[in-house]
Amino acid sequence: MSAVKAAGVRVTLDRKSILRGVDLAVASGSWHAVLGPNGAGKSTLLKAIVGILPYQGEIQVGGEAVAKLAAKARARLIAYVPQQPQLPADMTVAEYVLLGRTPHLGYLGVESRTDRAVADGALERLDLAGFAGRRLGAMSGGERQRVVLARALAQQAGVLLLDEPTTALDLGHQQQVLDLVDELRSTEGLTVISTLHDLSLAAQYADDLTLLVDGAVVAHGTAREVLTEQRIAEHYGARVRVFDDGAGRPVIHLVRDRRPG
Ligand SMILES: Nc1ncnc2c1ncn2[C@@H]1O[C@H](COP(=O)(O)OP(=O)(O)OP(=O)(O)O)[C@@H](O)[C@H]1O
Repeated sequence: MSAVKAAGVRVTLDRKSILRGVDLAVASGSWHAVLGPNGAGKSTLLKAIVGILPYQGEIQVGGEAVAKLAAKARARLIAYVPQQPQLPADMTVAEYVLLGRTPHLGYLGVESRTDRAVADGALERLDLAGFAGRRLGAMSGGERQRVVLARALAQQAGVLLLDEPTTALDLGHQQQVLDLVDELRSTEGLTVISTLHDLSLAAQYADDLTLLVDGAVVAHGTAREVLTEQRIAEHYGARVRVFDDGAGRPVIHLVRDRRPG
């Protein structure tokens, strides 16, 4: 079953056509990477799926049309980590992560012991327990990125949308965050859709990939099918070599221009 399904999705911003009829089918419990050069429309697609941008066409999450869901119901289904989250500098890490529980709160809006335990668990899973009382304004870029992910995990939604989740992270934390998401995918059936500029990382973690160029899908399939030297040269204008990692997944290397002069 598809946890997320998009058909003929069109988004127009400022009278410019940004998404031009995008189709996407993401199987429940799978990891889907949305790739493409700068400005291709990747973030726009995630924003349409999470319901914060108006679109034409169909988007269903868990069999429900997102456009028809109230914000709270939507937030119980989909958690979203934006590329550049705006964080209130004066809020503590613990307070911010607890906000992930908002869609689960009852009429009075008071967090229960369970809500606090879930938020604490998310902090721990992202190595942030020691930062609980720290103000967000005093965190490094990578720490803030992990805090935003912790808030999304605290939301306990079945679908997780990640817009460039590793940009500010060092190598160890990139691996830690992606491994954690992958573990949640396999143990708790989480469905993941992420944009990733690092094509080798996308190839390592994603089951399926969609290559978006100028608001339209130009390829989709497994990493081996999508990430060919020719296609990367054509759509990214990049000289690359594609190797096999020994386990059937491509590794993409940029190749320096060695022409004299
Ligand atoms: N509010 C807006 N009004 C007009 N154009 C917009 C608006 N928001 C985004 N765009 C344009 O839509 C296009 C797609 O933007 P989007 O952020 O979805 O691309 P992206 O593939 O995520 O890019 P990147 O890899 O650089 O993050 C870009 O050309 C961008 O300039």
